[in-house]
Amino acid sequence: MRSSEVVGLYGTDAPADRQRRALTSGRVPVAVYGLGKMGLPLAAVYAELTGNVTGVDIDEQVVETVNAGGTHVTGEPGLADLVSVVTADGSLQAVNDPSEAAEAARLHVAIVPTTLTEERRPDLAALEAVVESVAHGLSPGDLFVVESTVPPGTCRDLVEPTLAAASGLDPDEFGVAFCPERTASGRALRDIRGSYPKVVGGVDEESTRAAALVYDELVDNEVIRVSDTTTAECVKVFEGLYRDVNIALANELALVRDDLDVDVVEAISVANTQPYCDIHTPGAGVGGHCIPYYPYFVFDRVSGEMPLSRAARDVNDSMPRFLAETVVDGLQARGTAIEDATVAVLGLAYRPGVAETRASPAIPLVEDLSSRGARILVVDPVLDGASADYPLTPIEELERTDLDAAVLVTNHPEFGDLDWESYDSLVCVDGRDALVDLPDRHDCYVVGRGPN
Ligand SMILES: NC(=O)C1=CN([C@@H]2O[C@H](COP(=O)(O)OP(=O)(O)OC[C@H]3O[C@@H](n4cnc5c(N)ncnc54)[C@H](O)[C@@H]3O)[C@@H](O)[C@H]2O)C=CC1
Ligand SMILES: CC(=O)N[C@@H]1[C@@H](OP(=O)(O)OP(=O)(O)OC[C@H]2O[C@@H](n3ccc(=O)[nH]c3=O)[C@H](O)[C@@H]2O)O[C@H](C(=O)O)[C@@H](O)[C@@H]1O
Repeated sequence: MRSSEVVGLYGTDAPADRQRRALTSGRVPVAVYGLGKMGLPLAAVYAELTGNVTGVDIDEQVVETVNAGGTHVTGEPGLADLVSVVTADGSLQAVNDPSEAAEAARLHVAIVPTTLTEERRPDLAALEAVVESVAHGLSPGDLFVVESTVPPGTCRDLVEPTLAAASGLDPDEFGVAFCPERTASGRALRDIRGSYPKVVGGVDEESTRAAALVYDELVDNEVIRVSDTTTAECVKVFEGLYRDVNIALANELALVRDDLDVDVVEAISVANTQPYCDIHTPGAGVGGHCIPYYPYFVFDRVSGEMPLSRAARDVNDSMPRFLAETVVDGLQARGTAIEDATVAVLGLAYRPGVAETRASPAIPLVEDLSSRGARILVVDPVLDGASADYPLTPIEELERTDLDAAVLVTNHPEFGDLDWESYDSLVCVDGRDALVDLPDRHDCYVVGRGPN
């Protein structure tokens, strides 16, 4: 496309309908940085809308797979077909090198990982690398959108100043907006297309306007404009904090289940029958690189202690230890020492069907049981050897193994086919209230429900 036909949205005085037509006819070239669980679906939806998207990923295998019309992201209904269509018709191409894409694009969308360091400080290295690359290709009129979840103040204090300094442009020559990705693995396309209102906040009015125009076209739901990027950043991390604290309340109630001698899960579900109560589900712990990470994005930006949110993190992080202690107690009750036991840990990924192990509660559980001397078999049907933190035992091998105990951490559907009849007598700890119809000879403890 001749560069003269290419337009930027930020600061243009073209009528809004002409801007929309430019976007949907491909005259606002888009670059999406990060083609992972969220980035690839997002790039595909942008490609479907604009016909002119370059996806950038540092992983050569990802780029090769996408350009061959394939997808490395599994468990996403509709994604494989969509990627195949948009790569075949040229709407989406993938590259490793960000510089060319940054030069050509007028709309830059960053959706690279934002994680934590070992010291649980925000790790924005991937985003910083993208900002540096884009800066060298930034043109007046460009719009830089951050979809990665970031600590409040990141767009204002890091993204905009770095873009200005490295590009030599004045901040009022380009736009920066934060438009959080309110999407969950397993329903990414549906969520990206508009399961929920899209939140948009810019570093200035014009950035908010331009970003709102883009997402008005991209999503089938309301676009909510907020005061600025920091407000939009807070919306996203507040959602995560809310979830983490409410899961912690459910877990705290599960931890006192034996004293109360009630089915806590039953009491929670009935308590939730009136609209002012939304206690979440107790479980094996909180994993993924979202919910357990976002509180630290906020802790890092405030001087206050935030005791409630920190305590919630501690409660959720205590669940793997509770599971381990329940296994030890169950084995002890039948005269088996943990150091003589073989224990299967079912589910290493943090969520069913999602090939992601970051912050998975299975990891501290495996470490805890191993430190007590147990022999551990880790079973996870969605992970391959390369993506797992431990050697994996295939499900079919499990039934031929002389097990003493099994702990369900993540309820992959494949575990529904496990033949519990094939084991003599097990200690079972069900971290997801998912194991049903186990033979009575097994001693089963369900988190929140107690022994059955
Ligand atoms: N996974 C989820 O459920 C959700 C994630 N998010 C946010 O989206 C962001 C991305 O998350 P995921 O897609 O799950 O991550 P992911 O780990 O699945 O994928 C990240 C991709 O970015 C690539 N990458 C890393 N550094 C790069 C760089 N400098 N330039 C280009 N590509 C680079 C990686 O190779 C990988 O393919 C994170 O900030 C996360 O907080 C937001 C909502 C939901
Ligand atoms: C409100 C909501 O559903 N947020 C989603 C969430 O996605 P995520 O993949 O992190 O899954 P999740 O359902 O929050 O689960 C996170 C972890 O918490 C555990 N979990 C979840 C809910 C619950 O009641 N109890 C519980 O123990 C899960 O087992 C998992 O280990 O976090 C994403 C994010 O914020 O990045 C967000 O975009 C997604 O929409």
